[in-house]
Amino acid sequence: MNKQLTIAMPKGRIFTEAVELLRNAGFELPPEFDDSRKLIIDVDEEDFRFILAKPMDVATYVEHGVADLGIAGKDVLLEEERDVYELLDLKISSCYLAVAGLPGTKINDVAPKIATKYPNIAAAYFREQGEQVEIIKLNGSIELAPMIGLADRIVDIVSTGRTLKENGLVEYETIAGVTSRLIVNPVSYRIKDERISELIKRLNEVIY
Ligand SMILES: Nc1ncnc2c1ncn2[C@@H]1O[C@H](COP(=O)(O)OP(=O)(O)OP(=O)(O)O)[C@@H](O)[C@H]1O
Ligand SMILES: O=P(O)(O)OC[C@H]1O[C@H](OP(=O)(O)OP(=O)(O)O)[C@H](O)[C@@H]1O
Repeated sequence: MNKQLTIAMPKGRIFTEAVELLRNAGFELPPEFDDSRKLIIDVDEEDFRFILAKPMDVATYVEHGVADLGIAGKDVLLEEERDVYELLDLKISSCYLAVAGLPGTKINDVAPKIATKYPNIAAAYFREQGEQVEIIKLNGSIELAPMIGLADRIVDIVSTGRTLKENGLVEYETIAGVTSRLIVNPVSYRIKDERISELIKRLNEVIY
């Protein structure tokens, strides 16, 4: 039986930290990981195949079983609710989800508008607060929305707080902390359990 492990890696922000973590855990990842446009990288010595995906898509590859494992931000997992198991908090790429807006403004009483890249998280959050809102889905530069009158509030990631500050916005509420997680396809978890347990063990030794 083929016991190669396919791991979906998020391109972008998380990638460098994830590669560093795997190397710290003793996995020999070649220089291609530092500078390449390849989307599939095989590491034969470790019997790993890495696929490089958009962060929002990682859990999709894992749910469909074309990747056994993946590394995904908790924000993506909350938003997408894919049928995958979360195995480990890797404690990398730490940030949080928050509600923000222009300072000193009250949220509109009637169907306030919330701009976000995370429509499901935002809808669930305001539902729990008992507030009826209109969600406006954007794909980036979310902070623009309250500045130009598209929305009353935004739901977005905050890391250093610099983007909010430089655009004159303030944070109103924190929704959830976010770090990257190791996720697994439920079937892979059963049939490749030995290799996956070994990976978890080695990662656990270098997570802090
Ligand atoms: N300051 C931050 N802004 C956004 N995401 C962050 C930040 N810090 C850590 N993260 C984590 O990184 C992930 C996003 O990574 P990245 O910004 O590379 O992708 P993306 O914004 O989804 O991609 P793109 O902008 O190309 O659509 C998030 O899912 C989150 O878990
Ligand atoms: O608190 P900070 O350290 O400033 O980080 C938060 C910002 O970073 C992200 O945007 P990104 O850079 O991914 O650009 P985007 O607007 O295109 O999503 C996020 O959406 C915030 O705008």
